[in-house]
Amino acid sequence: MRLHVIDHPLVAHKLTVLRNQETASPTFRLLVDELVTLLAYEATREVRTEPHMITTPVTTTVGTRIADPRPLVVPILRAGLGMLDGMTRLLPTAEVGFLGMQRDEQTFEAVTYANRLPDDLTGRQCFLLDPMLATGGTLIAAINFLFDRGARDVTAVCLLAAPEGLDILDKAIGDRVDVKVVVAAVDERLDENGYIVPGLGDAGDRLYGVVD
Ligand SMILES: O=P(O)(O)OC[C@H]1O[C@H](OP(=O)(O)OP(=O)(O)O)[C@H](O)[C@@H]1O
Ligand SMILES: O=c1cc[nH]c(=O)[nH]1
Ligand SMILES: [Mg+2]
Repeated sequence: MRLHVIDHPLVAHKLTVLRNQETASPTFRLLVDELVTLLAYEATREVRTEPHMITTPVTTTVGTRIADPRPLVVPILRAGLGMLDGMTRLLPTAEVGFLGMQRDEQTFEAVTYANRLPDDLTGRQCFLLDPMLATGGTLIAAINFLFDRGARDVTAVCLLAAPEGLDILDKAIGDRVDVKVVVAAVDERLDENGYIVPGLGDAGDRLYGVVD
């Protein structure tokens, strides 16, 4: 696994506002959207391209375009949905699939309750979106889901990660899949409830409100 922590003053500033418990859902959603755009710049650095001939008003020249098969962007519902618009704004030709996953708050096991993805992901570059990488269970299950469909190149775009989750992810994935994790910050630790410390709380609740 390759880890990229985005070290940038704008990212640090926006993340601090995001962490603040006083920040309400409308601002929280806006900040998540802005942060994804900044992370996506790094996350897409290795997106596959091909030469593309065009004619400018002056001459013909060989430029660059994103190659086929198109990248696949997969938000992990619910919280990952808050990152989708920012990602597709930068990667408008990407295809979008969906994974619905919820962590059991007692066992920390990730339960998959929905999926809408192409059956065959052979040769596809996949971008998983989820703001929180806590115990790592959700991301490992999501990567295994893509792996079972043939994907071998996965970039996870997250806002916060816990060191414990990154360690477990690294061991669980091994070198079966080329996994790159792009995060805005790696926090201190997990608490006894599996929450990231200092973190930002429950990302889904802060984006969309508390659901029983
Ligand atoms: O690394 P883990 O320990 O697996 O935890 C991280 C997961 O928990 C949160 O989702 P949650 O289960 O709260 O679902 P939600 O997005 O619907 O709120 C978060 O968005 C991740 O998907
Ligand atoms: O801190 C955490 C851990 C898991 N899920 C969240 O939304 N936040
Ligand atoms: Mg949640």
